Amino acid sequence: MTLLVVQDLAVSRGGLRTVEGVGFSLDAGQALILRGPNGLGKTTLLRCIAGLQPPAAGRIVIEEDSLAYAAHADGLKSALTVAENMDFWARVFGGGDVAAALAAMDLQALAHRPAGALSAGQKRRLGLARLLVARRPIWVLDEPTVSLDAASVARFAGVIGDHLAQGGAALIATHIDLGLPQARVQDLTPFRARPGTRSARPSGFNEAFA
Ligand SMILES: Nc1ncnc2c1ncn2[C@@H]1O[C@H](COP(=O)(O)OP(=O)(O)OP(=O)(O)O)[C@@H](O)[C@H]1O
Repeated sequence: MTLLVVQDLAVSRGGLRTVEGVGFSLDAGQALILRGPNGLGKTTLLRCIAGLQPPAAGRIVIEEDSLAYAAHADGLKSALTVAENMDFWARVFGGGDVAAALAAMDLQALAHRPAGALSAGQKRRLGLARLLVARRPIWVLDEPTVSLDAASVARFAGVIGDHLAQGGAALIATHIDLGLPQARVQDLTPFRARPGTRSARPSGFNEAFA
């Protein structure tokens, strides 16, 4: 079953096109890793697919409420504990298994610690654990392993593998080798927009959700 189709997509940031002509599809069970140099437009592309900004051109075909987006920022509520953060997200997204998610990301021992008192890697693990309660088939992940140690990277690769095995899909921008042998890799460098191509949209429009 195809979960996501991207056709001839162009995206803009700050009024300038970053990449254009991008196309791919993701079926259940598949992962696609996007690569490319700093500043190419990977984050911008993921934000667009996640619905945070409109495409400059092209089409994204996706079922409503089928995507969970883990951005650069963890977006945690620092005064709430780890468990409270997870309960909150489980309620917002319709109630996945919080205890199982905490165990999957090795967070049980930290369940009662305020999120604001976690280390950078622990915060990242908590941010990623939310994917497991979101019950959304498509995971869109922007540099998900930043701050993670090697053991946590391997653990998270296992979590993604389980998600794929259960019929999910993952679209991941990363500079490192995640250890997901089943993933396809697409280098976005050939899709860099021609220099100076301006967006047809009013200047600043695409920063509404920055
Ligand atoms: N708020 C902004 N206003 C204007 N331009 C921006 C803004 N944010 C990012 N850009 C520019 O948009 C371009 C694409 O940025 P983007 O974050 O999508 O790149 P990236 O491929 O994800 O890079 P990295 O690998 O460094 O994370 C860059 O040239 C960047 O400088």
